[in-house]
Amino acid sequence: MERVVIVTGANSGIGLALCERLLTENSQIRLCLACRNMQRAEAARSALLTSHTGACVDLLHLDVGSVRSVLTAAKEVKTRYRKIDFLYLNAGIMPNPQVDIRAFIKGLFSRNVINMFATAEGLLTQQDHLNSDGLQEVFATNLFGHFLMIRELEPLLCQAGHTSRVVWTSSSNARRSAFDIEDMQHRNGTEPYSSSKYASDMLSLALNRQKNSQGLFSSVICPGLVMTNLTYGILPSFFWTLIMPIMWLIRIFTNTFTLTPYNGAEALHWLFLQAPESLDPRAKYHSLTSGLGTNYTEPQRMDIDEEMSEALYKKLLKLETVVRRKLSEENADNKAYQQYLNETE
Ligand SMILES: NC(=O)C1=CN([C@@H]2O[C@H](COP(=O)(O)OP(=O)(O)OC[C@H]3O[C@@H](n4cnc5c(N)ncnc54)[C@H](OP(=O)(O)O)[C@@H]3O)[C@@H](O)[C@H]2O)C=CC1
Ligand SMILES: CC(C)=CCC[C@@H](C)[C@H]1CC[C@H]2C3=C(CC[C@]12C)[C@@]1(C)CCC(=O)C[C@@H]1CC3
Repeated sequence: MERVVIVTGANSGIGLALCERLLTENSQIRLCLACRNMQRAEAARSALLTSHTGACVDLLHLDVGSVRSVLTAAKEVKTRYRKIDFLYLNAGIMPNPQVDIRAFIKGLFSRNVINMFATAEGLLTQQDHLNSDGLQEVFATNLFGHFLMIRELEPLLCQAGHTSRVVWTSSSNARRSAFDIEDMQHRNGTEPYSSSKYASDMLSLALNRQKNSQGLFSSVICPGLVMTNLTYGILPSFFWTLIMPIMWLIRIFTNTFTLTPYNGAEALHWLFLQAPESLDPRAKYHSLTSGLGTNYTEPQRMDIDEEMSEALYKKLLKLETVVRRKLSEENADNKAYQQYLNETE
């Protein structure tokens, strides 16, 4: 039977590589590329269809950082499909990244050097801002928009006699110390990316606790360090090309330098092949590439506590209520205004 697979942020990088791999290695898939830029989405679809003639590839407009767009997209999904087998929550941003060069040089001569290359701990900060919904943009894109999408699609994801999967593209940069439950949007810090990824790890655990009994299973992956638009925003692409031989060398010591989107998508594809009951809800599944270039997936236990993950889930539900109320007030205002215009004409 045909499996419905939705991938957010599917027009480039790891998301596009996952689509390519899914179509190459599995038949009977209906792929839906959920993207904010339809021109780029169309280009990705054409590229996929060139190498997989006859494949079923749909497009869906989704700006996961916008509440209105998420609700409209979810409505569209509900009219198109009767069930969802896989929802890959892959879209993500890291705006205005800054590398702390001093910390990098210091780290090079410390015992922590391998961990620094694997997780970027202490190296990266970002500048975030409020979006038009009044939410912090990184939180809204990397976490809340995806949460809202799951909530809206629950009728398709939680069906009797059917298992559905959601898979979060998290990061080795997810760190407990960057997250504060009293400031879940990370309004006051300089590591919104790390905070949002840690929040996705916790949310995945909470989703498993809340929804496994209804047939919904959630997993978290880390793609490793991959050369994509996201990393080209940290350092320019010519610089990455220049240091590529050093990166291959580093790969001998840390298998987290997956480097290509194909390698980075390893754990995402591996999860597609696993039975959900065999997976550990507290594990992050890492895409890894050995010094000789072999890809494999390995689980690592996440540093999360149940209580905080439950508190986060509750806070997200509360925020959802607030956001929905605000939206319906705006809609009512627009309607009243429209009526006023019609009457005065
Ligand atoms: N590259 C790396 O080393 C690592 C990446 N990751 C994670 O992997 C995921 C994929 O990133 P990667 O492939 O590297 O980078 P890319 O920038 O290539 O891909 C990100 C994708 O997300 C999309 N996107 C961003 N914002 C939105 C939005 N508001 N609505 C819909 N789509 C959106 C982008 O679309 P558009 O083209 O329109 O910008 C793009 O398709 C991210 O979640 C990232 O955090 C995790 C660890 C390491
Ligand atoms: C010689 C060399 C490789 C220099 C690059 C130094 C840093 C710019 C990188 C070292 C570790 C990298 C890293 C990321 C970005 C680039 C580094 C900081 C990520 C934060 C990218 C996005 C993620 O989600 C996780 C990555 C961890 C490692």
